[in-house]
Amino acid sequence: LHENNNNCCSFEDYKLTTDWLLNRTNLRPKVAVICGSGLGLLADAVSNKVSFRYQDIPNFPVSTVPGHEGCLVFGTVDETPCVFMQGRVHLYEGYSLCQVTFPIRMFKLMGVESVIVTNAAGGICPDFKVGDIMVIKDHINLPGFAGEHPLCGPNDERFGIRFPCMSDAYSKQMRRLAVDVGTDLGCSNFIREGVYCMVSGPNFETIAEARMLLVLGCDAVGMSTVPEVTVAKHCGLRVLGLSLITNKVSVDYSREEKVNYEEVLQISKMRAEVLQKIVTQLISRLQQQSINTH
Ligand SMILES: O=P(O)(O)O[C@H]1O[C@H](CO)[C@@H](O)[C@H]1O
Ligand code: HPA
Repeated sequence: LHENNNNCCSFEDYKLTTDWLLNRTNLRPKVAVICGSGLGLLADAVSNKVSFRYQDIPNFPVSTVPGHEGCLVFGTVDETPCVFMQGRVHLYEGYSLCQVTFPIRMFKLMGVESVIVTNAAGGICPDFKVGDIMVIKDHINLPGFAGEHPLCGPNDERFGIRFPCMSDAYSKQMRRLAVDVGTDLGCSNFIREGVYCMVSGPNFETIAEARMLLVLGCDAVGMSTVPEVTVAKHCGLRVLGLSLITNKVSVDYSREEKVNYEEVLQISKMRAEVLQKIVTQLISRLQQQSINTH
């Protein structure tokens, strides 16, 4: 798992980790949630908690940045069995995209059906404010344009097809549900929809880069999510993406403010509680919808 290429994980690696975990909990999660920077609190809403530290799970990549606790939490949200990742790993930490997306295929093998991916992101869209929550409707895989793509390399048909469709990566039904839940919780004035762009990081954008992203049609920018969503869509998982806008990305040379990670974490912590309410409500309603449709 330590080679830096996109095929460093075999089917057997995913299977071994899945079995290791399933042998240690009776829970069989249907929903997986990935908590972005400073958003680990999302997992605090679960009952009947069973937690594992990433470093104790075989093959599991270990988070190295603050704001990513590195704990895998199994539990129930209003009867729905769930698994929460308190923290993720990123390309800029030196992990391959195979390692970055390792948990997604493991979730698939566990029987997870839906993934809720969250992140902290910079706002590119001039209308966005710090603290807004953006329901991701689409993404731009900028590293993918340069060949840094989690599906490069031999395709394992047990997970999905060689040329997956990505125009519907973010489930329309889940997006609608997220907006409805946000509205019902009184958050409609800061719920947005938009396009997320992944950059590799770790530096924040230059002003020229930010201007380019604006022209390209990006509403928010971050250093994660896209590889996870791509691999999730490839293996047939239903995906919802939520970006918390933690800072405005400057497209103006006269602006003096400078973004820093402390500010990102501060805003995440400030908004984590409301995001937690949205995510838990969403999971409950997903469950109701699936009961009603079966
Ligand atoms: O996307 P998450 O993991 O929330 O983290 C975001 O916050 C960090 C930078 O502020 C980057 O890692 C960026 O991707
Ligand atoms: O402005 C940003 N750029 C990239 N990633 C980020 N994550 C939080 N804010 C940002």
